[in-house]
Amino acid sequence: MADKTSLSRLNLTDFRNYAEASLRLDSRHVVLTGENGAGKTNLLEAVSFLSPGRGLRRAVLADVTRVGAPGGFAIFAEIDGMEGEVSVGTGIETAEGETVTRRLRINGTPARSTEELTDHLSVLWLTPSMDGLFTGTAGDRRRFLDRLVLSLDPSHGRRVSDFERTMRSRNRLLSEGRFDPSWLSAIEAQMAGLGIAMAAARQEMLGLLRQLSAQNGDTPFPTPSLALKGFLDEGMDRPAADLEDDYRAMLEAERYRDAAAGRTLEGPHRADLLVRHREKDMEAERCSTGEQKALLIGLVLAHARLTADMTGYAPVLLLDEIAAHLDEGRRAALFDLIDGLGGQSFMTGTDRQMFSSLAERAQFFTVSHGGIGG
Ligand SMILES: Nc1ncnc2c1ncn2[C@@H]1O[C@H](COP(=O)(O)OP(=O)(O)OP(=O)(O)O)[C@@H](O)[C@H]1O
Repeated sequence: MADKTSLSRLNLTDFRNYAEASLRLDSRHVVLTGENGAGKTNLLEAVSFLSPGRGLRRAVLADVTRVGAPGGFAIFAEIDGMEGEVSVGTGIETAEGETVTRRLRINGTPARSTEELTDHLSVLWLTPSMDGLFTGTAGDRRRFLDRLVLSLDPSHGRRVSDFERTMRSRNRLLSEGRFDPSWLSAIEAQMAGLGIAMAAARQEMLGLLRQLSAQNGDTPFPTPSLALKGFLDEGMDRPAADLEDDYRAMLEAERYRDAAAGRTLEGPHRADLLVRHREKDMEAERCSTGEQKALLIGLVLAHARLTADMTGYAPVLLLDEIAAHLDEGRRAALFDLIDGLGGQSFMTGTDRQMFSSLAERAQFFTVSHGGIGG
């Protein structure tokens, strides 16, 4: 079984509805219960800031600071991580409304990039806002997939943002009618390198998930079949250099069409993640609400297992209201599955009773309006 990473302390200052809060933890699962609006999801969001990016709400950082607080917000955590015990401090220092970047200190030393967090901890989440993933936009599904890739390949985030920045400069040149061939060629070559690397990393992740689900034993959740569509659908198994040549030629050939459209019409930014319910042989978007939720849980847990297998460390899982619509038997099976992953999971709900089958495997806290009790 994979080793465990866990949080032993979480302190919040001016974070969402918490002025000051402190949580001391052992390495078991953490169950947070309380009424609607108490601050349960906010606590999960705080933990999600122990990974690169903008957290599980993809928040504008200034909005995270408690309304009425004089400065920014701060999160401090003590972690038993992949490289042993480590303390992490992160937050912003400026007041609401200003352009801010997230500060990060690891063991008191400023970190160069939030990517350094992935040396210590992997944090994955599933929240109710992801429930519409299969019926929502291709952009949401791409971001979901990119997040899966990122947890095993921290450079993927940089790759995606560099591609998007380069594409924007091509779009600008084309929309201004500046068809300077050497300038455009240089930009398109860069886009081709980054774009093919992005597509390959996504394909690799899907390949790994497919392999894992082929060996999947007994699980109460349906198996998702996964495929990418919308960019170089054929022949992704060819050498990267050939694919880059193809994409570069495609961009060059489509300059006038893209100029007229005002955007780049071909690329990894147009790909979509297609998910099917394998047992029913049905597209995920045509499955029932409950089936879609079960598919999503199955997918996120499969990814958690993959992360544990590949890194040797079980990720920290943030599962917001995951048990809400499950009957007692399915809930108990889900908790066994989560526990079997070997990591520390944070789970929320309105009713402590829902989590009773976790018993001694979890520590329980009650959250109420910016306060946390035992
Ligand atoms: N920047 C902020 N400053 C102060 N309060 C905030 C801020 N951002 C969000 N809140 C408040 O935090 C409260 C708690 O939100 P949270 O989403 O954590 O609740 P919850 O316990 O998960 O509730 P539910 O069970 O309804 O999902 C909300 O009332 C929200 O208005």
